[in-house]
Amino acid sequence: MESPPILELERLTKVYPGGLKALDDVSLSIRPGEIFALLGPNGAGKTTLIGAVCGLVRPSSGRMVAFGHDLATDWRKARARIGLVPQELSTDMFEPVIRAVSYSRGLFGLAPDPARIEEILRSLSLWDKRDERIMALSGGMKRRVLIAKALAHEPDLLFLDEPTAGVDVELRKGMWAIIDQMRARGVTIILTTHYIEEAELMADRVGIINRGKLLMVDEKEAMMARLGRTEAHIALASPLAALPQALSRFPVELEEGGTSLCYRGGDGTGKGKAEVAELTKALVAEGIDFTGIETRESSLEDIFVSLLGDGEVAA
Ligand SMILES: Nc1ncnc2c1ncn2[C@@H]1O[C@H](COP(=O)(O)OP(=O)(O)OP(=O)(O)O)[C@@H](O)[C@H]1O
Repeated sequence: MESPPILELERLTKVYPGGLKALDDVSLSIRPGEIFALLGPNGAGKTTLIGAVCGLVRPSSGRMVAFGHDLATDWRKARARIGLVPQELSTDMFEPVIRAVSYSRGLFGLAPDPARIEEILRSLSLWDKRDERIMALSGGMKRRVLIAKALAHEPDLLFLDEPTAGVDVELRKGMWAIIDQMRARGVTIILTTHYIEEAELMADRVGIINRGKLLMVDEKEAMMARLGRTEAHIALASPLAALPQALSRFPVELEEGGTSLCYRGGDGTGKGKAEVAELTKALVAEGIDFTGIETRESSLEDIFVSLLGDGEVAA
């Protein structure tokens, strides 16, 4: 049997004063241990959703249940198990790293545990910086401090609000490794991102949000198979003047002056690769020689762009 969800949102709506609907009837169940990526352009409502669960934004309507506790009436027990890594550090700038991180643990009523704090700081390569004031750290190190603070109270559910926005490639990879470590510890993670690559790499499931509406939620692989397509370019040894009859059952076209056979198919079936294999057999049977095949599965990015329409996607 499937374990009960860790977090359940039912028809969550948030209308800001002024009338902007930042969340529009959002329902979502988060499973224990998963990494869920909430993908959406600027202003989609991602931060508002996190804020609602973390008690920073008051929903206009709807219900939120975390760890079996209704957050409207019984938030204290649930919130102690929820961590948040916000986009930016707002306090503690004058504090030394180790004090800020230890303080976060205390905020949640946990007994001091210097060994655990040391472990967290070491795992984030912050141990050598432990006595430095946060304001003196680089942007990337400040982000690590945010993560250390969130980990210090050992949350079971962790929100990461755009963990790698504006950080360099190196640090982004470091963040991904840290997220992997947290997953291995059994922490359930909800991350928001503009970076499709990040969702593609990290997430088990992906939710696509735009203008406050959750447009789609699915297993990442299933989403890619269901909405994806395969494209294959087969380089021919000698150019063809026309498409042979035997290939007419395949979705193929001749391109580049007859030197390249292009397959575009498998839409929504996930069977494109198998069909490309069939196509190569048909080429061999027809005595058509080829020198190379390049295939490409459409990515989450293609899906995202086609769902949202051009011009609305933040890179
Ligand atoms: N306190 C507020 N008062 C009024 N409108 C707000 C408030 N906070 C956010 N909004 C609006 O609600 C919408 C959703 O914002 P939100 O920050 O949740 O989006 P986001 O998906 O997190 O965007 P980003 O990727 O830019 O962080 C935006 O149009 C934003 O301008």
